[in-house]
Amino acid sequence: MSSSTSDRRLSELWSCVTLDEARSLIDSTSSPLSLQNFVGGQYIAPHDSLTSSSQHITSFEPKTGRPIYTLPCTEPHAVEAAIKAAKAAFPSWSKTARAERSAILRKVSELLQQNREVFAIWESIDQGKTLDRARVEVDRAISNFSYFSTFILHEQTAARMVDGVALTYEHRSPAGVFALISPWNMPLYLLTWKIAPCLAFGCTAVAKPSEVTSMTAFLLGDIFQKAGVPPGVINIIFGDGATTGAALVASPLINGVSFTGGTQTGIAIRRLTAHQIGKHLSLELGGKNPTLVFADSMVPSVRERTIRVAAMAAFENQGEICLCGSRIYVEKSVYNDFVRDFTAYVREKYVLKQTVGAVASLQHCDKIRRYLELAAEQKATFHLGGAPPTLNEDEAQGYWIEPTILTDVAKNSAIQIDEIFGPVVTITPFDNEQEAIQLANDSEYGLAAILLTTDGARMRRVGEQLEAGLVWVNCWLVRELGTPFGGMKNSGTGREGGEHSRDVFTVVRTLHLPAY
Ligand SMILES: NC(=O)c1ccc[n+]([C@@H]2O[C@H](COP(=O)([O-])OP(=O)(O)OC[C@H]3O[C@@H](n4cnc5c(N)ncnc54)[C@H](O)[C@@H]3O)[C@@H](O)[C@H]2O)c1
Ligand SMILES: O=C/C=C/C=C(\O)C(=O)O
Repeated sequence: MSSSTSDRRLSELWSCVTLDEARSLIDSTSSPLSLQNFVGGQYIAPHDSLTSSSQHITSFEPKTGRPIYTLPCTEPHAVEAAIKAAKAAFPSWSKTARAERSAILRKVSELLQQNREVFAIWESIDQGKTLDRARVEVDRAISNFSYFSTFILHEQTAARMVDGVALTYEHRSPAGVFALISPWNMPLYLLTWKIAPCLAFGCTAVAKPSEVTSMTAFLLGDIFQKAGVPPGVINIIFGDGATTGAALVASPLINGVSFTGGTQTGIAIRRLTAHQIGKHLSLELGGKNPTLVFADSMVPSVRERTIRVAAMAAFENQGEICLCGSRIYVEKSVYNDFVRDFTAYVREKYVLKQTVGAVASLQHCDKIRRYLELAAEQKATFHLGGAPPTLNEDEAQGYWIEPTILTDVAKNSAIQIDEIFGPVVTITPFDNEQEAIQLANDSEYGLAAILLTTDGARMRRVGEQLEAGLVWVNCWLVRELGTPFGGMKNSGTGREGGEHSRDVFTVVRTLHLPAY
């Protein structure tokens, strides 16, 4: 039953149309906002046995460091109840006509569109990102639903005649109940990248956002209710990884896991599910992506674009995008020019114009600072930023890291090897194309790579040798939702997007009919 408390709280949240209004709401409420699980089509009151959680987690606003809400750390028995709700909804949803599923998901995308600004405001407050960045990500969440709602209408299966002996065809059916788990860097964008295809292909799900950024997932429950998604088709539960996430992925009732997050967590999920061979696993994991800057990309006609793309790939969303290019390699002949122009551009565009938000949590901020301290100890050169970074006087309680540009960092330094996942880049020179490829590939990760060159032959020659699931040439984060998205090496397994998402969320059987 949808409690009146959650109704009242939700209507207050929906009524905020500016950041200031949202902040005033947080300040004005006597009891802190407490998020509630959305199970079986309803928000579950905290005292309900379905979410009887002895533990609660407090979430903080990164820009101010102040608490904003609490969320239940859903315990295994309550996780199981949510999974059972998804399982009960599966037979009917999986048989629902595609046109009907499509119409419901289109309605979800329309409702997101109508509430675009409210989602952007809460995402910005909850995650630390700028409001502009949050708007871009809400737009993508809208596209996730509109894309998959139409994709399923155009699917076709080919039949083949084998030697005149048998007619064969692929028959696909929804794979079952999924665990959908997402990280804190692009909360709504990444959670809906999973929910939209999962529901479109006829599966049901229990989704768990990151405990660091759960707010927009809480609002999403209301959207699903209003769009007429049948109860139990999508359940949203809150909690941490060790208690809630682990119980969710390990449950034998779960037929598949679509996970985005860190590589160590991906390994843990593989271990937890190793004995369940048939469980579908799609793991989108970490990255330490290279940006290769060739001398030809620094000629006057394209220099501005080269600097802009390299900077955007480095500092967009505070560097908290798994696809960010944090290891920049520059051809020696233009190295000094690049460092100078890049630093000037980043100072102007990101520091002075304040287009970088705060990083997501105190814990993450401390992690980044430790890398900056290490850089100072190792005598790296700081072209921008410092160690430890200076705190902005006005926002002394927030989790602020100044965009940081480092050179003279050794190849075997942890700063060049580990995923820092913040606004920190290294710049390193290379001598020739072969060395550039070798440096780019010298990583346990293989998610993305950015290639900056005007030489058409090199685009393919180098691009096709990079060990990365996604290679962007003279651009970055350009996305077409049908293309395969995913990483090589320790950056993950499986691909999502268009028909690749269909492979994640469906099972296939090949039927052989005799050619009488
Ligand atoms: N490849 C991609 O598409 C992609 C996209 C965004 C972020 N990431 C990666 O995510 C990381 C940052 O996000 P994060 O710190 O939230 O990652 P994380 O791995 O700590 O957490 C991600 C999610 O997994 C849950 N979780 C943690 N332990 C779990 C367990 N044992 N079982 C099940 N669930 C568990 C968390 O609660 C959270 O919801 C970075 O490594 C980044 O590169 C990858
Ligand atoms: O931080 C990671 C970004 C992932 C992006 C996507 O999954 C996507 O664009 O579909």
